[in-house]
Amino acid sequence: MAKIILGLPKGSLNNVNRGNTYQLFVDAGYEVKGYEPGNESYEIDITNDNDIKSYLTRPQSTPVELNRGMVDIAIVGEDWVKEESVVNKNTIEKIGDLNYGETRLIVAVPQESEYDNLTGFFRKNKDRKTPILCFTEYPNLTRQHIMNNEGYKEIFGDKVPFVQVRSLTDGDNEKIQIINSDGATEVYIAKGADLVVDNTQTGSSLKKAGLKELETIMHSSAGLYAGPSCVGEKIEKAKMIFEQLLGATTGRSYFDVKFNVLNDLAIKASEFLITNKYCSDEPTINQGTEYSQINVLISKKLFPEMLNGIKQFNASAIVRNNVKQYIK
Ligand SMILES: Nc1ncnc2c1ncn2[C@@H]1O[C@H](COP(=O)(O)OP(=O)(O)OP(=O)(O)O)[C@@H](O)[C@H]1O
Ligand SMILES: O=P(O)(O)OC[C@H]1O[C@H](OP(=O)(O)OP(=O)(O)O)[C@H](O)[C@@H]1O
Repeated sequence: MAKIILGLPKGSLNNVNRGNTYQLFVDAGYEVKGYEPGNESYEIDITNDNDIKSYLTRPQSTPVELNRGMVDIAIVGEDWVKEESVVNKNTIEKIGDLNYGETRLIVAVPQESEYDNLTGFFRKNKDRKTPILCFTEYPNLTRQHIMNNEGYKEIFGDKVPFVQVRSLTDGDNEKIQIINSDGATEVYIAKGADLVVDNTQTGSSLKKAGLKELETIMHSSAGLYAGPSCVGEKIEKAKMIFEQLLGATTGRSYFDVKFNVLNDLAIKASEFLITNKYCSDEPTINQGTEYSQINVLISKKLFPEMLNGIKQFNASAIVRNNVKQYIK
C-alpha cells in the first residue's frame, strides 16, 4: 500500500509536562526517531512501521495540511479543527478522541471587571464610542461565538464583526474588532484589549495575567483526524493506528494490581472485586499451595477504595504496576 502520511504536533501537544505525543507513540509500541520533545525534526521516522511516513506539523496549520492532502491523518487538538471548519465545513473527519491535551477555549476579561457574561458585557458597552478590541488565536470561532451572543444580536443584529489577521481584514462592524494573536494572548488585556479568547488548562496563565473567565466557547482535546486524501486502505491503516494509540492513553488511567489471599478466601475476594467493578472482565486467580494471587486491572481513581476493601481478606504482597497499553 502507499504510505500513509501522518502529521505529528509541535508545541504543547509534544511537551513533556503537557501533551507528550512522543511518549504516547512509544507506549503504543512505535519506535520513533526525531520526535523527542524539545528535539523534534521536520521529518520523523517510525522505524518499526514502514507503512507510515511522518512529518512535524504546527497544530494551527494542521487542518489546512489535512484539507490539502499534505498529510492524510494527524494528531491535532479539536479546537484547531473547529477553527478551520468554520470556513471549510465537514472536510476533516475525527477518527477518534485520544483524551489528552485537554483545554477549554474561553472568553476572559480583567479580574476586577463588573461583567458576569458576554451578554452583560455587550449591554454595558452599548453606547461606547471607541471600538471593542478582542485578541485571539482563534478569530473564526471567536467571531461565530460573538455573533451567536444574545447581547451582540440585540445591539448589532446580523452585522459581522471586523476581523484582522495581519494585513487581511474582513467584516462590516468596526465597533467590534477581533484581532489575530500569535501567542501570549492573555497579555493583550494589560496592553489595552477589552476581551481575549484563549485556551486554558490549569488556569495559571489567566491568574498570572489577572484575568477571569466569562464563558467557555468549547472543550478541546487531542485526537486523530483524517483529511479527504485518507481513502481506501489508508482508512483501515488509520483505524489500526488509532486503536494502538487509544490503548496507550486508556492504559494511563489504569493500574495492574496483584495481591495474595489465603486460598479459602480467593473466591470471596474475587466476588468482592466483581461486585464493586474493581476489575476489567474478571479477576485472574492463580492458586498456589497456601495462597492465591489475584490480578486485576483497575481504574486509578478506584485504586485507594479497592485497597481499603481488600483489607477484609487480609490481602498481602500487594503489587501495583503502571499499564502501558490497555485495549478493551
Ligand atoms: N497548556 C496546555 N496544555 C495542554 N494542551 C494545550 C495547552 N495549551 C494549548 N494546548 C493545546 O495544544 C494545541 C496547540 O496549542 P497552541 O496553538 O496554543 O500552540 P502551542 O502548543 O502553544 O504551540 P506554539 O508555541 O507553536 O504556538 C491546541 O490544540 C491546544 O488546545
Ligand atoms: O491554563 P494554563 O495551564 O496556563 O495553560 C494555558 C496556556 O498554555 C498555552 O500557552 P503557551 O504556554 O503554549 O504559550 P502561548 O500562549 O505563547 O501559545 C495557551 O495558549 C494558554 O495561554
